[in-house]
Amino acid sequence: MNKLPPLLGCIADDFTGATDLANILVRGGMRTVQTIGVPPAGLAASLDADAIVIALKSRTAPVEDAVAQSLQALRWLQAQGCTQFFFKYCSTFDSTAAGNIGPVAEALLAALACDFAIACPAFPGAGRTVYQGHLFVNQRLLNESGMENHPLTPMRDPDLVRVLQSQSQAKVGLIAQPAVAQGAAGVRERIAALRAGGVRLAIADAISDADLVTLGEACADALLVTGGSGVAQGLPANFRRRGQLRGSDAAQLPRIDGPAVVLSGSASKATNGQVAAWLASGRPAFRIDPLALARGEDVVGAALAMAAAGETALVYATSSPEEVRRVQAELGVARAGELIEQALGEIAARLRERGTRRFVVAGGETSGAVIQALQLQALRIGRQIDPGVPATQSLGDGPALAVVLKSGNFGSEDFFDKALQHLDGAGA
Ligand SMILES: Nc1ncnc2c1ncn2[C@@H]1O[C@H](COP(=O)(O)OP(=O)(O)O)[C@@H](O)[C@H]1O
Ligand SMILES: O=C(O)[C@@H](O)C(=O)COP(=O)(O)O
Repeated sequence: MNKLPPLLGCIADDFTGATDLANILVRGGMRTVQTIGVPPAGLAASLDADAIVIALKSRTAPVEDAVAQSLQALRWLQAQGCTQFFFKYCSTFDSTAAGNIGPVAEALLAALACDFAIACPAFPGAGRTVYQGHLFVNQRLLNESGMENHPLTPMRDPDLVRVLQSQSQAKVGLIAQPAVAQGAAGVRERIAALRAGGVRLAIADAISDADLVTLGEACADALLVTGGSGVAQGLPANFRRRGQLRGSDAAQLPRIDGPAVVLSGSASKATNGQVAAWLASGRPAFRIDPLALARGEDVVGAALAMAAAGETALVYATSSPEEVRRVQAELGVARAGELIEQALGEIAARLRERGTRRFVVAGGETSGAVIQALQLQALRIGRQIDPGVPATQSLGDGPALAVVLKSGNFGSEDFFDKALQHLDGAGA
């Protein structure tokens, strides 16, 4: 079959968030490729997909950088022929006080000569719902969910209309639940009224997947949609209704054989549980000691000796919050993170040289560091392993790798084993 231009062009503000979005699109039947930054010219021709997700690292970048990166991504996606665009941010609306959600959304609207976009981070499957413009994480308001203590993007106001307005020049409004409950026509009517009143961005309520599907349907003709991965659930059906999807199994990936490794640099609660489960099973594991790294000891060499020994090993820096605080107090937050990320990246690159072909990685920043160390340019997205986490396969130069990128708080307790078994399965 001849290669057709992609339909949906997505810009994600971090790596694991991009994978989460891509997973939703694949589940909706869109063949999806995630690129690591804006792809180099040579790669574009080989990307055959219904949706392309460009993974940026712009969530906490200075506003001007985030806007410039996002506009560059938009121009590239436009050049590929995409007809609709999606700006993906976190389901907990993670943003610095100055931005970047408002400024990037406004810059994309301006570049598309478009005057309106919805903003909906809801992802009920992961416990994130929006009601009367207020974001809940499980049963708690955003500002009482733990997100108020996030080291980089503390979220201290659950009223997203107010949060987005504080970051935006444009007028921000609300598409509240009663309009969403009336279906796509009700939402479109509300959007028309908001536009007539000069509103350019509107937080949309959604407390169920059905609400997200309604919003997706209402946005069938919108040039720009913004939100978490959840709201993308409603988009593939629009392309299917128009007969634009080719119907083959979007999640099909060839199986990749070869040694595997699990690398964990996430210190989130879910990852701590997953590491504990692996250790309890008595499987090989090597703990990265950040203080030993800071002393210049050959931690990487010792980790490689274990990870390349045969049986699949876990290499982890994951620790309890108290231990992380102790290390950060000694080394500083940034230096501790950099030392660990650099070590895990180097371990990944050296293991690949020794034949490792399957990588399971835990942590958003950690995934960024590992993908960059492996110099991967793009990933084709396969089947979901757990909500928000699909199997992927590297595209581009060098031997293909099977890669799983897990956001810190995603995945069941036995996730590492589950991911490895998934990669073992035929057509993972
Ligand atoms: N034991 C530790 N001490 C200090 N920092 C740590 C430790 N373990 C992990 N980190 C750092 O914490 C950060 C975790 O971020 P990330 O990889 O994005 O995970 P998550 O997705 O859970 O937020 C990384 O920069 C990592 O290097
Ligand atoms: O929307 C979400 O929750 C995720 O896709 C996401 O962006 C998570 O970010 P990290 O926790 O930094 O991986």
